[in-house]
Amino acid sequence: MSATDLHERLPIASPAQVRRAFRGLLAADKGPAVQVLIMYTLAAGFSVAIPVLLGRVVDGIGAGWGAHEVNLTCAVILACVAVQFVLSRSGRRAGYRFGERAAARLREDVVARVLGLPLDRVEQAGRGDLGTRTSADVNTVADLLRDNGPSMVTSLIEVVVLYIALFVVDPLLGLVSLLTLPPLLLASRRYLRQANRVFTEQRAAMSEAAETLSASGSGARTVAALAMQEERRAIGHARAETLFERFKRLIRLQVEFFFFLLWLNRLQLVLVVVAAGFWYLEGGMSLGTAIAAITVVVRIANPTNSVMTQLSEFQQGAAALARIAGVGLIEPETRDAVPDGNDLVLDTVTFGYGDGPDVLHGLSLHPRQGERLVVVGPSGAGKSTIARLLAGIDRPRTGTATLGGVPVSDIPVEELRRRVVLVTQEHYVFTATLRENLILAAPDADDARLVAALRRVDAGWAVATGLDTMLGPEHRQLTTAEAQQIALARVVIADPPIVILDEATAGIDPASAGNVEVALAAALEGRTVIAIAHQLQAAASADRIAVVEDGRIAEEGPHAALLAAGGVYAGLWHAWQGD
Ligand SMILES: Nc1ncnc2c1ncn2[C@@H]1O[C@H](COP(=O)(O)OP(=O)(O)OP(=O)(O)O)[C@@H](O)[C@H]1O
Repeated sequence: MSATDLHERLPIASPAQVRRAFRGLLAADKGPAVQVLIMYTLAAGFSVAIPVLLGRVVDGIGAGWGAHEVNLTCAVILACVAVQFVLSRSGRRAGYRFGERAAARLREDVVARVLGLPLDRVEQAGRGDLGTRTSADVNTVADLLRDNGPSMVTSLIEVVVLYIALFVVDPLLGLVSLLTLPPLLLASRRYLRQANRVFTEQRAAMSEAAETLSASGSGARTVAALAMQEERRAIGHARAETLFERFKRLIRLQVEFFFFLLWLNRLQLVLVVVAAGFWYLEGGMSLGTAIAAITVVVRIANPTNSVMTQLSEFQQGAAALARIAGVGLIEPETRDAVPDGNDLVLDTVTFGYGDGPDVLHGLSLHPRQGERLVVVGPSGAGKSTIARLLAGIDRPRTGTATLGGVPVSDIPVEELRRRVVLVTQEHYVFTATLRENLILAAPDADDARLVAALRRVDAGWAVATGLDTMLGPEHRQLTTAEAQQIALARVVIADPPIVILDEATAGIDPASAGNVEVALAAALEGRTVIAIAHQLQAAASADRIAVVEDGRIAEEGPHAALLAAGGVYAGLWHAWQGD
């Protein structure tokens, strides 16, 4: 099964929802948007005045204007050029600032939305899809707001003003220029429709390719362990092929359309030149008017092309915005239950992933407060799933998972994390100082507390390197074991009454893992600790052991009692001891 098949795609907003989202982005900064529009319109007006005034100079000279009138009109033309330059520069700058602010709001909004998503939904979505939506898609919309949007508006205003000017200069030539409008509109409609579909498909292909890459990268060890390199390479290759095909389709479509557009521009110019020449020779039009009209038509081609180019960029932006707005379509979780105490109970729960079969079958587990409960069992028995239900990441299909008498997954996440912390093998180190990485767990913790926590998890190296050390890809890179110690130190700092460790020391080499386990056990003394363990050595010292088999609790009790019973646990223990 490919990585993408495992993931449930996030929704994509409908065109109406995209329009609403776009209006929302613009409306938040209405004043500056109107200001930018006014500046662009004025700039276009001054730019159109230039050919009209040139035509007047030509006619004026024919009619016997003196040097003074010619110089004066030329001075006005120069003034128009200067004003147009200043206006379009300020407009562009204001448009850029407007776009940056809107893009920043969009980024914050997306992050807030993603953080508000139900945790299981985020996991199901997969890193590729969410990653593309929160990075590449946001960047595309940001580009649209900052660059393409203002450019398109400028060009559109320019086109409209140029056509108005052409009609003012000579209505008949205006009508002639409109002869190429119907084929232009028809071709544009067809192109935009097809491009919209191709853009959406291309974006989906891009996120699938990203998903495959990120899944193969993050699961590299599993891939290598199962000798799945060839299979993953084949999947990656197929995704890349699809992406390449989509790109080719898009480029073919664009080449065809823009070639047709170029041809239409030339046709429009030829029609106007022929008509203007004919009327001039017939005496129905002055030379100045003909020159002004032709100059205006020559200038129409550029902004028209630009509008069309920007429109396709606009569509890319709309496709990206549809994916971003899609995140907002997922019902946010309403977590408002208030737990009364810290009693954590799984009561006859059944659970399965997605639409898959049950992996837990009517399982009950009640960690007593303050005890160290170790959960063991064969691979795939459901141990990690139990941890996820206890931590409120997933909800049971039937039965209940409660903390302090209320469903764990109904407790607000901040409140829940003050009471229950889950540490898995997946741990994230942020690109920030060691102090910032630790203080996430308790923002008011002082340095002494942070250092004490590091010592507790046997992370002498971290104390030696200092809290100001920058961590992250371009700074101090941590090994898996070191990153895991940071994750464990965060737990010590967060100081929650219940800690769930899902093979939390699995990435640390066995010799050091023992030390870390001992140190951690001491640090977590007095707390309820539910430890999921592959290593049975951790089980021997537990208050109680729960043995999970095929989604059920097969046995429960202290080490000695289970050994004496000679059941599943005794079998696992002897196998592990190598008896
Ligand atoms: N995200 C998931 N989507 C679909 N099925 C899953 C998912 N995670 C786990 N499973 C399935 O649920 C069952 C229980 O898995 P779980 O990870 O809880 O077992 P485990 O006892 O922790 O195994 P291990 O010791 O190998 O980690 C397995 O059959 C597994 O394939």
